Amino acid sequence: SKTSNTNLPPGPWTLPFIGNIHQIISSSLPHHSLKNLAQKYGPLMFLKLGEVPYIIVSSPEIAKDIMKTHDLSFCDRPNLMTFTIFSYNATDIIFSAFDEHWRQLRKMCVMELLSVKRVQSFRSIREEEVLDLVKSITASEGSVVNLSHKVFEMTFGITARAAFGKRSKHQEAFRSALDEMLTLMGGFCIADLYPSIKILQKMSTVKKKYQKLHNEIDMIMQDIIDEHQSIQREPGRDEDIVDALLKIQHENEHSQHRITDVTMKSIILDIFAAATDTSSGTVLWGMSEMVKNPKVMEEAQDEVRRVFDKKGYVDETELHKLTYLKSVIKETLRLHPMIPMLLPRESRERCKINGYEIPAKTRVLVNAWAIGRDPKYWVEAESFKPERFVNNTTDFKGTDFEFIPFGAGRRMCPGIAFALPNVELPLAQLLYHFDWKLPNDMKNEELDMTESFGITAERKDDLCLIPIVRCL
Ligand code: HEM
Repeated sequence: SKTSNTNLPPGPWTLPFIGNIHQIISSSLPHHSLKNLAQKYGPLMFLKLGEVPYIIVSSPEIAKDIMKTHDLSFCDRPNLMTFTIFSYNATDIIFSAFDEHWRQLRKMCVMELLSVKRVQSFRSIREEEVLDLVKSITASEGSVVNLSHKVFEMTFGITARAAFGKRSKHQEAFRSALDEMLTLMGGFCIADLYPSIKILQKMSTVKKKYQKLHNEIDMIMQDIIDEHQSIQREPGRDEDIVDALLKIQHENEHSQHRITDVTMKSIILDIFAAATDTSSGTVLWGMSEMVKNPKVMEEAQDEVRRVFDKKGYVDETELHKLTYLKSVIKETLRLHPMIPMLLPRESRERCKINGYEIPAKTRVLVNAWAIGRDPKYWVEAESFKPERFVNNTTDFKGTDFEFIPFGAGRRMCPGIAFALPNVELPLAQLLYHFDWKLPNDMKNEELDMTESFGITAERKDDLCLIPIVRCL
């Protein structure tokens, strides 16, 4: 059937009951299928997934319309079952509706928890954790190393120490519960596509499973908060994120926007969910692309070694001199934006975009992955060419809509300052200390670059490489 409102954006015919679900999860990943559909129906496309209306945005111009010109009309998040359970009923930042509560939390995040000053205070944590990574790879010199496992462990270690101050006794349990949570959040939940069928939400056994997992995560975080409250911080130890949250809680005890323990836990969980897979995934895609493109690897290694050879080791003081590596990271984020369709938004009111009518409560997906590969904007769009960013001001700060790996507008990622050193420092170290070979005499061009299915587009297969330690 075709819907009766004829002024909706164009889109494929919908089937009864399922709408267009079959077209986006048929043979390839949703962001790939949607890119192909957009080539036929245009950069603003209307679909129905189950009974829910969606618009899919696939060009910089329409992305700008949605996330800049009409940002206020599109800055809500939809109320999705999985997300709601894990976000303490959407009282966090990521999944909260656009309201005063979100505004207060976002301000606290930007000004306090993820500020440049705070990120700098975690420098020694990053340097230690990345050094541990280097040591553990060195110990496996000449044999195959599962870099995916090691890099994830490192990123998780940095986040856990920044959030909790030290390695917690719950670290392993927390890590595996979080892993499971992220996997569950990446799937399609049938109840979210048929919101009118209330019984789907009530009787769902999946819901019970989600709640059980959430309770486990909740208990661990509560224990960590209680421990912070009962033990005084040793003098000289930098404030971690739980300390900072407790301080804000104390200072705002009588304010209308009091921070409860639930709010604290929702923010901590957001930071873990948003920071770990995204940063480690970017490091791994960067390494994969460099292995596939040995000339790029060589140039990046030359630069890191030139800058740090005098010192004999890599630290954060001179990372700003690695201009080519910064271009490598940008190019990685262009081809592999870790959240390929950003996070879903929802229209708060009826709105006109590009002459088409968008009803209130329409869900919005911005295909940042397709936009980053649009040949109209990028020469040799499918090739990995960091040079395109050398002496070029195009950036991911949310103003160049052809390059939006962190989104744009009011809901743009507030964690860029936290993320960048977690990507730059490990890459610099991996390039400085090691040369890299593929196992089983595999040729560089044979490295499989297939992505996994989920909110984040990680490598489907783990990245396994052989490190050769560089003699200094
Ligand atoms: C390479 C690393 C990262 C990438 C690619 C990334 C990307 C994104 C994207 C695409 C969004 C959605 C933007 C939108 O809807 O327009 C987002 C939101 C968010 N990110 Fe990140 N992110 C990264 C790292 C981080 C880190 C390290 C943190 C925190 C420590 C963080 C915290 C958040 C939060 C709290 C939101 C929700 C913002 C809101 O809804 O108001 N992110 N991120």
